[in-house]
Amino acid sequence: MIEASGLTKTYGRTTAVSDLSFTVRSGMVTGFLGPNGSGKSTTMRMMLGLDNPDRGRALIDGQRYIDLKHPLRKVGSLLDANWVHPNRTAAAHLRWMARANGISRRRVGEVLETVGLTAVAGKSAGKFSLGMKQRLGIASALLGDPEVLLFDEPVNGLDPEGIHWIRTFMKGLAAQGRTVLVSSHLLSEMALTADHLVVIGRGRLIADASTKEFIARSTESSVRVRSPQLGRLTEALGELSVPGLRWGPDTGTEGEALSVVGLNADKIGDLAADKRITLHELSPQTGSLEEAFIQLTSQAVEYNAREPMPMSQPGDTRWGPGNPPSGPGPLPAPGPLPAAGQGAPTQQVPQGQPAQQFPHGQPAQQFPQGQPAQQGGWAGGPPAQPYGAPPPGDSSTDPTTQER
Ligand SMILES: Nc1ncnc2c1ncn2[C@@H]1O[C@H](COP(=O)(O)OP(=O)(O)OP(=O)(O)O)[C@@H](O)[C@H]1O
Repeated sequence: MIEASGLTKTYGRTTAVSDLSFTVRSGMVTGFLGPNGSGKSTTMRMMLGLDNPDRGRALIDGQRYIDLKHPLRKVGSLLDANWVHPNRTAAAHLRWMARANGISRRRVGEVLETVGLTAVAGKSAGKFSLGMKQRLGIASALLGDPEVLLFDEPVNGLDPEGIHWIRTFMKGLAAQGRTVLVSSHLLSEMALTADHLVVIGRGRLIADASTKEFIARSTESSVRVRSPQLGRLTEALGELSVPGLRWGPDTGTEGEALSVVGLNADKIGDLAADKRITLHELSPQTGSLEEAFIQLTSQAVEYNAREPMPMSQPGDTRWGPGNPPSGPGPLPAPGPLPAAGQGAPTQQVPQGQPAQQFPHGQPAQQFPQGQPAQQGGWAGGPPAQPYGAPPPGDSSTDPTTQER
């Protein structure tokens, strides 16, 4: 379990993390989400003792990282897959880490096997693709067979197969009872991977909830209805006096369909049966994590642009009568549905970004190679100093020493 309480970190005039408290539980994957620059990496670095909080603390099973006797056996991390010496082979890199942390050499073969790198164990990591480097970083994180795992953007830049592999892998780790915290910009991916979400914006906590709850709480569910008699259906809907009932064209469907909010599928079906209206589809729709995320973090996105105004306006009579400008009326489209009682959404989205992916303005490598180890952190966990390194002069602790 990881417990962050009141974590605060400023860099000069920038408050990267502000009074942040949350708990990461074992046995599940917790997604760590936030717009660019919201403080995810800073938080993870503080958890790993790579940055000191100005205030507050992060405890791993009740202890600060720097107080852990065998940190790599308790916590494994992947902060940047590129933190591996390019001239070292995968096996040599892992052997070096194992030795520096008092872990048996036998474990190197095991973790290489686990991540599927046995066949390329003797190849220089510098020749690895990004996906292979991510696997090597994960192997490093697993070296000490830790209960707690932290992954910062592990799927960034991976192809669909690599993404699928990491998703399955993380779920597997959580199923073994481990604590898994993973940050990502790929919201659709997080919706599939994470059981629980911690969402931050401008360094502050925005949400700490199960993924299901987060989506349900932040988006509105609707019902998609297809019918050859939509005009009659909207007339029938217009005759109801149900608070919050709204409808409009369903833009996500080919052909004519209606999106209804404020009346569940059963009731719509009953209404249609009552009026002898034929239905071809009646399907409840829930919001996406992306919608929920935008809804909640729009104020916290530093770089954003307004979306074009919604197309559909009150008074839209595309579906015939039953759509008066006031009272029950059409839904705005496209885009997330507004909260009940609100008008058209003026939600903000980051400029020029693909829908499901938030911008990753931060350079891939936040700490240039060559930075002192205790400030940067190598892939998979801290290097020799100050985490129980072998005696000085031992060439196996020197990352620049090539070993094949
Ligand atoms: N070493 C540092 N020196 C100065 N400012 C920093 C440093 N590290 C982070 N920051 C600033 O702190 C804020 C939070 O950065 P951080 O990298 O933690 O955010 P993030 O959520 O991980 O962002 P991204 O998703 O883009 O990686 C940003 O404004 C960033 O510029």
